[in-house]
Order: sequence, then structure tokens, then C-alpha cells
Amino acid sequence: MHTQDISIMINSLLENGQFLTMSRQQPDALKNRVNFSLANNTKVCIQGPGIISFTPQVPGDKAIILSCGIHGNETAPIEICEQYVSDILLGNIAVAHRVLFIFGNLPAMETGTRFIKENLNRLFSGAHANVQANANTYEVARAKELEESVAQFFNLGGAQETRYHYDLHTAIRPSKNEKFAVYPFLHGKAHSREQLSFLLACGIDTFLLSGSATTTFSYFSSHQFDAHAFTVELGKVQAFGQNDMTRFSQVQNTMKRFICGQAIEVKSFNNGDFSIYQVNQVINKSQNDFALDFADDLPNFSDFTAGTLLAHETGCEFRAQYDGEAVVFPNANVAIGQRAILTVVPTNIE
Ligand SMILES: O=C(O)CCC(=O)N[C@@H](CCC(=O)O)C(=O)O
Ligand SMILES: [Zn+2]
Repeated sequence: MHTQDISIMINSLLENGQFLTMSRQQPDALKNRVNFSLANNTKVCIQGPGIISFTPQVPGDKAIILSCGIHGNETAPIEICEQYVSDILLGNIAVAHRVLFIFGNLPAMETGTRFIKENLNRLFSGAHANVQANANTYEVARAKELEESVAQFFNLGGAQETRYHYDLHTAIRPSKNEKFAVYPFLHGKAHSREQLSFLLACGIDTFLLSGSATTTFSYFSSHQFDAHAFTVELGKVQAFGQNDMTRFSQVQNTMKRFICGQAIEVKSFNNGDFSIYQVNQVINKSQNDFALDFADDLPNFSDFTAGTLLAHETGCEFRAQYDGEAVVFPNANVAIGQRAILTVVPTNIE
């Protein structure tokens, strides 16, 4: 892009704050890195379409990533992050720490779909490199690009920085526990009680403790960068403009206070304040005829008695192993080899 076009673009962002609109409408214009400063001396770096970081003049001790739209139809988190970015660009709020915003699957936002060719949230930790050589999809390239952005962002900070990554989603089904988070597998490290208490202050009281490595975005940041990282489910998928934003005010306000370095009222940790589950079974689809044995609108966290048939496919039946075992993210419509159901059982944090 010519220097003159870059200054027009920067001026437009400073006037209207519409980074996401620009990213969706003119992704090519944002292909090359652009740096500029706000009137309050916050440094802005556009790393690519849908990828923007902010560095205050005197950065605090945190490096925070807020990502959204890894699935293009999960609109509430996109609207929340869009508002933060716009408010920062317009000088309505000022970050106190280094903050990176990621709007994940831009083309899938246009089509209002979870993804275009494949599930972006199954392509991290290098899984994009394992996809067949001819799978030259947007998602494969995007997973690589997002990994590089995360690496650059986290590696830029010094040892004094604590790293955080909240990957914001909404779920396909209704849920008995509306807001919940997946805590990626920590390979034996202790779960952070402070983080659970912080997320409780955001209105998230239910956690799934993952028991194995995955190819999700939050696991990537957790495992590769030792970040406090979570996949955060904020409610049910709705089309753009159809979200009841009052249901998100607690998470919106608390996250805003977090990135702006303002005090947050956080209760000390008590298992009784939470519903905590351990993942028991990861049920993958391996045949085309994989089918669920419960209703399509059954809410997440519905539980079963031991022995109940949950799903079947040629040559295999999948049953609950414990009384009270509950299902999360059941979806028969996934690619062969991918996760079709998580089952969870109640647990506590040590
Ligand atoms: O509602 C659903 O079935 C899916 C919602 C969603 O996108 N969830 C994430 C969870 C990722 C994780 O396990 O950390 C996903 O499936 O990618
Ligand atoms: Zn999602």
C-alpha cells in the first residue's frame, strides 16, 4: 500500500474505530504490518486483518489476548471485542497492559457459518501442517498466521509479564450452565484458583478440566506459552445483531476493567461457588453414520445414568460410564476423526 493510502486508513480508524469492518471488507489492505500511535501515546500495531495489538506508554505486568470469531457465527464475543477495539481507537478507554485482539475467521463471519472449509479450532499446535498438502484452505493459512501473531505478541514481553489468553466463543446448543469455560490440559501443573475466581467475577461459574492435549487455540497458548488460557463459552450462538447484550454486561465490564488495569472485586476461591467437571470421555466420530441417541436440542450438561446409550456408529456404541455423566458440545455433524461429544463428571479443584 502507498504511504498516502496508509495514512488515509489510519485516519479513518482514528475517526470511526471500525477495525473489524475494515478487516472484513478490505482484508488485503491490512496484509502488511501498520504501526501508529493514539493521542494518549498508546502504540497500535495492526499485524494483519483482524489482528491488532495495543501497547500503553508504560505497559503493566500483563500480556493479554482476547480472541473471538474463531468460529465465524459466534457473534456475541465478536461484538464485545469489536466494541473494545473501537473504544480504544477512539480514546474512550485506555489499556494499562499490552493487549492483542484477534478476530479469527473473517470469511466465515461473512457467511454466518462456523467455518468455511474446516474447523479453525482444530488446527492449532501445528495441526495445520498435518492437513493434506492439497488442503490449501483459508483456515489452514489462518491457523498458521494466528499462531505466529500469538508467538510474536507473547515473545515481545519480558519475564515480568504474566500471559493470559481468553478465547471467547458461544455454543451451538442451549446449556444448563449458560457460561462456562474449558480449562486446557495442564500436563500436571496446578489449576489457577486466581483465574477461576477472576472468571467467576466475569460471571463464568462452570469449568471443564480437560484431561488431554488438544488442537484448540486456548491449548496452544497454554501449552506453548505457559499462558493462563481458556476457551470461554458465553451463551448460545445468535446471528449478528440478535444478541441480548445485557446477558454479557458482567463479562464485558470485568474484562474491560482487567485490560484497563482497574480494580476488580474478586472473591477468594471456594469450590462451592463453582460447578467444576473433569472430562471423562472424548468421543470422536469415526464413521459417516455416527448418530446421537438423544434429542438435537438437548442442552449441554444434561446428565445420564451409567450405561445409557449416548451415540452410535457402525461397529460401536458409546455409553455413559457413570451416573451423573453429562454431555457437552454433542455434534454429529463434525468431520470424520473429530470430537463429536465430550462427557464430563463432577469434580473439585484440589
Ligand atoms: O457448541 C458447540 O458444539 C461448540 C462450541 C465451541 O466452539 N466450542 C469449542 C471448545 C474448544 C475447547 O474444547 O477448548 C470448540 O468446539 O472448538
Ligand atoms: Zn466456538
